[in-house]
Amino acid sequence: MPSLASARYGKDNVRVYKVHRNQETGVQTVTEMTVCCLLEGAIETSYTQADNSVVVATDSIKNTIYIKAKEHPVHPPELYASHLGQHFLDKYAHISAAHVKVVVHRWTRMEIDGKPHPHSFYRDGEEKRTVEVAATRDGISIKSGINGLTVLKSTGSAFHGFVRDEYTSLAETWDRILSTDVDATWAWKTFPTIAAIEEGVERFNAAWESARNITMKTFAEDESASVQNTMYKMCEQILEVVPESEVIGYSLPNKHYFEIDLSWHKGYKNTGKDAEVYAPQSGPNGLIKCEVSRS
Ligand SMILES: O=c1[nH]c(=O)c2[nH]c(=O)[nH]c2[nH]1
Repeated sequence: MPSLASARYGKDNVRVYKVHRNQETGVQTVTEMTVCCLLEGAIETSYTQADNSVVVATDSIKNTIYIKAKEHPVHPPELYASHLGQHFLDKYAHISAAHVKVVVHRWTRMEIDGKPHPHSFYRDGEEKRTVEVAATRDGISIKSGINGLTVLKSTGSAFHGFVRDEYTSLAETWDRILSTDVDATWAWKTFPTIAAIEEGVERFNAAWESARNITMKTFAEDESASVQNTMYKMCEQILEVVPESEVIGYSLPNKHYFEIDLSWHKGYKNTGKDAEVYAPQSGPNGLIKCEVSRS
């Protein structure tokens, strides 16, 4: 006899833009985000018995995403996502969890003639600020993150001492290019209520800035022995400077740049210490992941 093992539903890819107009200064501030909101609860009969009386339509969920963006600040995204998730618990007794994911797209203020422009912005990269909220009747859990921050260092990275056997063709290296697309997350201790999130809400921006700075400074300055070791050093530091974080996670592709032997052409030296022209690889790539928590 089959039974519904798990179920959630809602609206995905809801694009939202909000502007704040400072009437005194004339300065406008914009936020653009993509939202996913999925509900869980006593909704089994909608799947098993065609009972739509338990279904809050995904169209209504989409409307709620817009309405909550009107009613509440959308920045920091942790606060907006929590208000949105909590709404479904407060409004519908049969809903037990709301899973909200917010991806914030970059609109960086233009500097024109050395001055910040009051209402013009540009996309300075595909890096995203991300938030995943699970609002339940036991509290609100939040995982914040950075995604798609592409970085490269042209030296200061080695990889040697790894397993060598009949499957190994990779040469050891003491100097290589290191490049990755940073996917970093930091999970907060569970917040009991929205009030606990609102109290000291600046913690979220401070943590994002710290995580971003630590990621880039460690990437740049570490004499990297491996992706594994460098990412662990990032995790350690974020745990230290964000006291309310519980688990730090990284998922880093190792985007390979291969040397090209050009000796066949006029005897050009282009390998080892003479390497200048490389072939960036689209794939396959290494993929290195870890999560680090407090012991
Ligand atoms: O930093 C690295 N870690 C690995 O596990 C690995 N494996 C590999 O082929 N190159 C690398 N580089």
